[in-house]
Amino acid sequence: MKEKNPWHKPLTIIITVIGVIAIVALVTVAEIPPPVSAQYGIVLDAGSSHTALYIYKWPAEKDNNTGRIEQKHSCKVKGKGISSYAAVPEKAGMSLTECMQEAEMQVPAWRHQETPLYLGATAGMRLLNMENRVASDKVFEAVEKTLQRFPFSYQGARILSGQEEGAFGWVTVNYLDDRLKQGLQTTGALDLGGASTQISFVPREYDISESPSNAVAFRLYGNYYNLYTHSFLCYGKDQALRMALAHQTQSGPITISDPCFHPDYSVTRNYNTLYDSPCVSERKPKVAPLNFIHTGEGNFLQCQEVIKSLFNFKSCKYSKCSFNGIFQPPVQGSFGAFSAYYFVMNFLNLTDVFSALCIDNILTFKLVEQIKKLHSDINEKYLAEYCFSGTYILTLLTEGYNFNTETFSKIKFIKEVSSDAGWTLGYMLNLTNMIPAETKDSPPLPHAGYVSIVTVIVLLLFILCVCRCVWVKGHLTLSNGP
Ligand SMILES: O=P(O)(O)OP(=O)(O)OP(=O)(O)OC[C@H]1O[C@@H](n2cnc3c(O)ncnc32)[C@H](O)[C@@H]1O
Ligand SMILES: [Ca+2]
Repeated sequence: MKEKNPWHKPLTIIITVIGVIAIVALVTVAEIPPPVSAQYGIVLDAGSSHTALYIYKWPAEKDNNTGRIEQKHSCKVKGKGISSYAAVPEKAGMSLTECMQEAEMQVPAWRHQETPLYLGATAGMRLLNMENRVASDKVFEAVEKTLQRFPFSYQGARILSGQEEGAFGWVTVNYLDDRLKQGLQTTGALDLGGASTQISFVPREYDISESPSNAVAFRLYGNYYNLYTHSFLCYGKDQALRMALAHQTQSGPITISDPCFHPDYSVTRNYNTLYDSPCVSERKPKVAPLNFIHTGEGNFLQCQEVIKSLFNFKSCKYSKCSFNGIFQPPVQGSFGAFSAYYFVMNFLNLTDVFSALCIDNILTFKLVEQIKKLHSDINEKYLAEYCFSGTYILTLLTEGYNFNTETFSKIKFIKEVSSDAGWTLGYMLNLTNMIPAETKDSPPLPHAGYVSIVTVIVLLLFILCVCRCVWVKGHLTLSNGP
């Protein structure tokens, strides 16, 4: 008699049910995006006037080529830039603590150890390093000590060269605009800091051999870029003001009447403090009182004359120069102008239109007291200096870099393009090799493709199980046969 296998029916049912559940589950999962865990990077921008911390975030699973980086958080360090602590270096380190603690909270704890942390210092530390190497080293020691106390992957603190600062600012602006990956025409970058200013763009025709020190070659996403970049040390907004004041105090007067300041402006300034910078120290008057009174006059054209005297337009050994004998090809294409370019032009409402008449009207140098009442929320020092800064920016752009009415209209004054404009993002992209030189030919297997392959495998296994059951049944029938 044929013996019935008691396990046969339930087993088939169980395998069928599991198979169906597996297929349904996999098809459902295909609709839900996979869980994406994030990766983080931290960059501290130790500028001449202040330090800022930026936290960047990008999807960890995605390929470098496709993962988009966003600015997750920024923190403005209280107080001045690290170079201002030359006499008390330990305070430079301490000043960073609060923002670093904020970073600890912002980055998930389980990601701390693999989060790279960089500090880049710019023109303030460049000047301190020139003036007093020992003091500059001590500031870095103090800063390192603080940064190493935090659980991140500390990658070092260093001074960026002017060329790096300009080039990374250009990378940031073009990365944020998505111009690099798409191989679009690039945008130039104009950065006006407190102690230096940078201009970077891809010229129409560029003979690099004319001035190799101004050339930076990039290969990004399969495209070649020959970038022109230059950083003018001492031509940031604060050092330019120092130079303008030095120009007007050569004879060591007790009072100066400054055309770049409002008619009712009056501040006592100290000669030693004014000349305490390598940008002006050589010009310190031999005989001068301790202080001088800085008063205003409010005259746009005369102010422009004072500012023009800060540039040397005479000597140029190249085919074309901007100023101070520095090679510069003609400006070309659109530009993004950020940092103080934005702060000042935004305040003066000059971000959209440009005409000499307009500038003259806006910078009619009202009484500073009236302006303070109108803008009680804005730092008084900034308010008093906007007229100087506005005139300086327009002179630098038109006389210095040779922007004309047509090319000037292609300058966009920007604070941010999804993330803040500045060199920090470009710096991190470079150090983490986030922008590949080549575009990837074959994209990674998409999630849906992965699910389909697994589904096919599960189906095959299921069919195999069924076949095996049929075979077992046949075998049993045969062995129990007559
Ligand atoms: O690049 P370096 O030269 O090292 O300097 P920095 O990085 O410290 O310079 P910033 O771009 O932060 O600022 C540029 C200048 O703009 C000033 N500034 C900042 N906020 C401002 C505002 O709202 N209005 C006017 N000026 C401002 C600041 O004091 C500097 O003099
Ligand atoms: Ca800066």
